[in-house]
Amino acid sequence: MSLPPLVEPAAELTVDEVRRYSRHLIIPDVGMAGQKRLKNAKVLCVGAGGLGSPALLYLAAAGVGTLGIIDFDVVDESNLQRQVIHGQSDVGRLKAESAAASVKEINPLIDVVVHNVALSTDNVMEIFSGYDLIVDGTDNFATRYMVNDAAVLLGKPYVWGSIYRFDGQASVFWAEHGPCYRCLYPEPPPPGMVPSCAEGGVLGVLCASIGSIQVNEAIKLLTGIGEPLVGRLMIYDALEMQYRTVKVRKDPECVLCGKNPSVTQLLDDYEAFCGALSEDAQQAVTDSTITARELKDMQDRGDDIFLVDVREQNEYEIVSIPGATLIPKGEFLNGAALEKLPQDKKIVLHCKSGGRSAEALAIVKNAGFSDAVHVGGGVLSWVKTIDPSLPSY
Ligand SMILES: Nc1ncnc2c1ncn2[C@@H]1O[C@H](COP(=O)(O)OP(=O)(O)OP(=O)(O)O)[C@@H](O)[C@H]1O
Ligand SMILES: [Zn+2]
Repeated sequence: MSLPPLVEPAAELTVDEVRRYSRHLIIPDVGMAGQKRLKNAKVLCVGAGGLGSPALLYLAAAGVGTLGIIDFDVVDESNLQRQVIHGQSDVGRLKAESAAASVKEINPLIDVVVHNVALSTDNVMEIFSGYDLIVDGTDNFATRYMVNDAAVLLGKPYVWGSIYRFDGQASVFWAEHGPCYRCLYPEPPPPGMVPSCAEGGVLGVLCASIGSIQVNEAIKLLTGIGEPLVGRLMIYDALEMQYRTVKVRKDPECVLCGKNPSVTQLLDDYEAFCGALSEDAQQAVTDSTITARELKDMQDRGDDIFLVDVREQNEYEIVSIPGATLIPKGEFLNGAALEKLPQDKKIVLHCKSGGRSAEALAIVKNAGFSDAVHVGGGVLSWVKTIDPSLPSY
């Protein structure tokens, strides 16, 4: 199914533009008309991280006339293994600004719009309304459902990608011509069931494989060439080196884009929709959070504690807190961990930075270990405040 071009062509290309884009211009399918459409196009990339890095670099190089970049985060050293739009000297800098600088260096002929904010229900409709197409490079379900809902409500195509370890997926969701993200994934996964790249890792170059597919689809949609990935899910296995696509049908019962939609505006709270802890549960976790210093004091006093590291074996091997027993979070989710916990000791949980241990803590408390606590900031906080000679990751 080919689709008409998403944007009208710009009136003309300048002499500089003709020189710069000549290798596009001589492809018959792109040509002058296609390049003028790219010039007139406004594309927003959500997230300047793993997928956003290659996506932004190639969208800019291709001559997309207005490129929006939205990210609230700052560049961390552990980002540089894959977020190639940022360099060593950008560590600590706002990602959107760092990305904008790289993009302008690659192509000074385009307009770059920097949004140094978190995309939220307060701003998503207004921000999206200024763009023709959304490329999603984010890493969390709450943002994806929000991006999808806003894109459907505004009738804009949503170019989605997802990566984990050696596996990638991509698709184009566009309710007017095919399924939306909710047709494919009607419900978010239970909290904690799908590990993030921060938990499970990701091969850096996988970002380029999937991010460049997203750009490829964006260019096809903007210029109206080829078969867009609408109604198809592309699945990439980097270890087996296999690409395959499977059909995704529009769900007539979809709550958002189906025949009788029940979702007709943005949800109030996408975090809650994706199963973030309720306020009560969050308070319980906050009340049971200790610092790395408090843990060290407990150990020095010889308190009767059982320290559990809920990360994965390979993370444990990178750096660990002395005295910790490894029981990965998955074992808390499936219940196996509970048999390994002593009844007569105070349970202290930790992970990398406090997210996974908070999830495990809720399970442990529910199972009756009412005085269990977890270490806020996890092993990273231990490294920072107790033993800076240890590595961070
Ligand atoms: N709601 C949002 N608004 C703006 N930017 C977002 C939003 N949600 C996620 N992002 C950004 O999307 C990017 C996702 O990239 P990626 O998963 O590679 O990165 P990361 O969060 O830097 O990595 P890690 O979690 O491994 O430390 C991040 O830069 C993140 O700040
Ligand atoms: Zn749908």
